[in-house]
Parts: sequence; C-alpha cells; structure tokens
Amino acid sequence: MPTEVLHLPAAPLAELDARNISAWFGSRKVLHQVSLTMRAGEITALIGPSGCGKSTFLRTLNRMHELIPSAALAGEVLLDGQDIYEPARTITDARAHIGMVFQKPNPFPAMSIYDNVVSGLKLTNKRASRSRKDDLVEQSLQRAGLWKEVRDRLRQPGGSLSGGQQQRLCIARALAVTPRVLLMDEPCSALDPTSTRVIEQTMMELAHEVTIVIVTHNMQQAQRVSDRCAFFLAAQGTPGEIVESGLTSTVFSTPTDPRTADYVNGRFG
Ligand SMILES: Nc1ncnc2c1ncn2[C@@H]1O[C@H](COP(=O)(O)OP(=O)(O)OP(=O)(O)O)[C@@H](O)[C@H]1O
Repeated sequence: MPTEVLHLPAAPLAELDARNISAWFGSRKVLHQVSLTMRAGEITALIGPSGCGKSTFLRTLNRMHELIPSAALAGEVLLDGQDIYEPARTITDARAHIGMVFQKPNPFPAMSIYDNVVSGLKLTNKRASRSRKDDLVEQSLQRAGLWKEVRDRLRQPGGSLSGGQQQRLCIARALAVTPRVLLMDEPCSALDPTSTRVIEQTMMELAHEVTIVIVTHNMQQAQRVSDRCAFFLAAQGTPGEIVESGLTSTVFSTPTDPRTADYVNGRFG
C-alpha cells in the first residue's frame, strides 16, 4: 500500500428531488404522490410506522424498486435536476451516483476486505489501475471510519469482521464508486449501541460530502443525525403518504399535524 494517499476527488454535492412518486406491487398501491426534496449535503430521515412505504420510497430513489417483477412506479426522481428515470438513463448510471447500504450488513464474506471495497467498481463498469485502487481502498475505508481497524488485515475476508465493522465495510464499498447520494435502510438496526454510535458519527462526517437519506425506526437516532425528516403514514387500507416534513428539530418539537405529534411522542407505531 502507498504511504501517501492521493486525494481522490469527491463527487460534487447533489440534491435529490422526488416528485409525485406513486408505487405499486401488482394492483396494490403502496405510495401515493410522495414529493420530497433531499437537500445537498444534508441528512434526511424517513420515519413512520411499519409498512407505510419508507423502504419502498427509498428503493425508488435509485431504481431498485423496478427490479421486483410485480412493481410499478409513477413520478420523477431528479438528481440535480435530471430525472434518473429518463429513457436514455440506465439503472447502472443511477447506481453509480446513488449508493445504498442495507439493514443487514452484506459484505461478500469470503472476499477480502480490499476486494470488497473495490467490488462496486465492476458493478458500475468503472475501471482503475492497481495504484488507484490502493488509494481508493484507503480513502474509502477512512471515510467509512474503518481504516485504522483494518489497515493491517486488508487481505482477510470481509466475513472476519464484527457486525459493526462489516456495516462500515459496506459503507466503504458504497463510497468507493464516489456516489453523490447515499441511501441507508435502517443501517444500524442489526447493530449494538456502540457500533450504532460509530456509524452515526461516520454518517455525520460524510454528510459534508455526500447527500444522505436514512430510513430509521429509532426516533432518537433520527433526532441525533438528521437535519430534516419526513413522516410517512399509510392509513388503514390506503397507500403511504408524507404527512409532514421539515427541519427535524421542528418536526419533533412543534409538529403541525397531530398524527406526527402522536408518532414522535411514541403514542403509536
Ligand atoms: N416485494 C413486495 N411485494 C409485495 N408487497 C410488498 C413488497 N415489499 C413491500 N411490500 C408492501 O408494501 C408496503 C410498504 O412496505 P415497505 O417495506 O416499503 O414499508 P416500510 O415503511 O419500509 O416498513 P418497515 O418499517 O416495516 O420496513 C407494505 O404493505 C408491504 O407489505
């Protein structure tokens, strides 16, 4: 590994703007005309009770929803003003710009830590020389807050790491393709409180360089990490909608809708 890391340019900060997103599984509509602006360089939290469509909404933001055979979608997702669903744009293109980290850490367990980090390059059809890969691995692991713990064991399998370390490895893998947006679907729900705090710290440091959208059930977490949040709700038998969105401090302290107040105060969900 090189002793000095080239400073690899980060992608410029980008805003993600979802407009009138409706989503279906078969004939069942699960989201109705959801619009939300996720501002550049901020962390936006999606909150709401189970089944109200938060994960589905998140998956529409990088075209993962359309991979489910019965799934359908209406609306637009603008990345810096350009719709990722335009016919000329590909799924691979969307993935290259909008990365995702899942609830359960999912590194390739038998693959080395090093190869896990660079594995995203192949998926997005990016190529890099060996020395550039070395730099990319170091920088991505640093940004994910994992470098110091793994710098001497990069050839060990990803599966040898703890759960929290594996999740930071997944964050490093997502960052290695220099995305402009990072989507995180309950990234800490499988982790202990200490690992959770480390991931939260990592997110807050990353927010200066990449726009972050996180689904969380943890109200304290939403308040600790997010700048803004959106409260989703699906009333009995109806598709999910956003009831209220805004600055997290406002949504939690002085919500305008009584349903938001009930939810953030733990009265349901
Ligand atoms: N692959 C699928 N096929 C059919 N229906 C689905 C599928 N995935 C989700 N749904 C349905 O879509 C609705 C929204 O689900 P979604 O997972 O987006 O909600 P959520 O708010 O993220 O829930 P949770 O907080 O429990 O993860 C639910 O009614 C769910 O049952």
